[in-house]
Amino acid sequence: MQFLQDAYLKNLAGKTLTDPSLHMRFLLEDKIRCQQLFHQGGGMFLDLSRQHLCSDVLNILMKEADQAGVQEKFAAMMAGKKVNTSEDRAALHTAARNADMPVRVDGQNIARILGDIHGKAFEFSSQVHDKKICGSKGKPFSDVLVLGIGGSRLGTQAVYEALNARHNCFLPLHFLSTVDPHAFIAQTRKLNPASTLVLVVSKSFTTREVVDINLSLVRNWLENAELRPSEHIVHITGKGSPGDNVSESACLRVFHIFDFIGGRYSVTSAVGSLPLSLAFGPDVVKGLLAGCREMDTHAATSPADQNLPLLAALCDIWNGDYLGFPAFAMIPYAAPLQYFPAHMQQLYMESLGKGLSLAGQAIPHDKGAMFCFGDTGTDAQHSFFQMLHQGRPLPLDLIGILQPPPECRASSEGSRAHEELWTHLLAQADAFALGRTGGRPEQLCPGNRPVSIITLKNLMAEDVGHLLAFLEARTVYTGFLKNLNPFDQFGVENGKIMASELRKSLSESIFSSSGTTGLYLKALKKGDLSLPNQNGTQDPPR
Ligand SMILES: O=P(O)(O)OC[C@H]1O[C@H](O)[C@H](O)[C@@H](O)[C@@H]1O
Repeated sequence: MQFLQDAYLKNLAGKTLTDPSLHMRFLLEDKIRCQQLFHQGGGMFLDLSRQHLCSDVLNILMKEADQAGVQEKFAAMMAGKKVNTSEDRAALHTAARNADMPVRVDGQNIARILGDIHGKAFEFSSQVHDKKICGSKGKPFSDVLVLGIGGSRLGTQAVYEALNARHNCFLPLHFLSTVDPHAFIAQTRKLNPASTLVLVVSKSFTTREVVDINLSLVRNWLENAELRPSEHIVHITGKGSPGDNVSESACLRVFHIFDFIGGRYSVTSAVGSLPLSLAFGPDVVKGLLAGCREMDTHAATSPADQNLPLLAALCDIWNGDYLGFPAFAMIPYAAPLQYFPAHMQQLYMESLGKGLSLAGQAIPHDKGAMFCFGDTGTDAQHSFFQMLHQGRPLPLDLIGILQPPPECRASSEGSRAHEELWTHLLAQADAFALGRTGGRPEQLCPGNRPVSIITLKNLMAEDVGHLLAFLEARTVYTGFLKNLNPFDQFGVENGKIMASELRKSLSESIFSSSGTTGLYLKALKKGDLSLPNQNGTQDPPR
């Protein structure tokens, strides 16, 4: 760390990190430094000039990346090497968008198989749009209800909302993930079962919320409307899972996904290509895949000093491991990107939140990956930005879209709204960097807070693909730089094991679970929560 900090200081004339002349206020006056930290590639822009970075530090970080062979690892991942070592699997989300580039795993051309599944998804969607496939009472489908959780929901929802801004939607998607019955009621209340197509998205087809509880609720809902569920339900699931090879009475069609694409990386597999082509048609999905492909190629082939996802990953390592920031926030100044922070949260934290390195060494907490959270701008300005301006500092990613929506261009009011949005983005970037001096003491803002500005040219399918693949590649590169496996998620299993034990206790009315858990289990049976008295027995409910 000292080594890197020294390089930072040397580059900036031997000051200490807290030296006032190292304040972003002065760094931003250095035009050459700003140019060196402004990058374009893979269809988008990355401005790191408001980071505590200089070319010396970047050079050292890039040298580390080179020594760790991260670009070779990235190429090996794309070529089908089993980089997910703990599960002995390849990690081939990139092959899902490049059917023409053969990738062989265990003797099979995976890219072709994935491309063929996209083809089947497109054909199915077209048949639904053409009313050749209808509900069991002959009603054309008007809505799609997507059951899925985690990686089987977040990415698709993020991309769906983003694509909805500029593309015509034929069939709206509605997402049901949590097991909370309120969510089921809220989603189905607005739907007509006779014209609802249900997609059950679960790679394992063992996720209780999805395939046990919510699917049962949905089947009942369809049956109560005197419909045949098998003509309304489609499975998107792992080959060989309990949802595969089911009888005709279970569902209309099965689309396959594979264990070499993890849930959080799966938007461009059938997990996303079927619902998104039902919503927008195959051409829009092809545009999304093309955008991802452009960024994948950029991520795999550009030299480190021009490679946007790698530079972003190095900046994350610098902020988290060296400067000690515990978290970063992602703030899209674009309402259609509202679910991207949640998608990134899973992508980043599930991929990088690990306890052991690939060498089997414990990763100290202060060297673990940063937490990730976020919300859209300008809303975030009116909720948690206060703390970031004057309380604990955190790095931020501000995302902007260069082109306004076409409807805006027709009116001066519309253009004004788009310009106002960008004004806020830039004002915040500068306010975090420059701070505020003068005025009363409580008005002081220290500034010097790191900000990256990520700019997409537009919000067409290709642009959304650029962003999606950029975030994936940034996460993978960070994992490789940290020498951990960004493709497994064994931590999640523990909660599932606990839940199955508690489920058993509940069904057998055994209330002796640890701590206060037994109290809650009993309350669930009785419908009331009574606290234990001093003797350890429970008072009757009042
Ligand atoms: O697709 P499924 O098998 O239903 O899994 C859904 C999700 O649940 C798991 O618990 C994992 O944490 C996620 O990575 C996964 O995407």
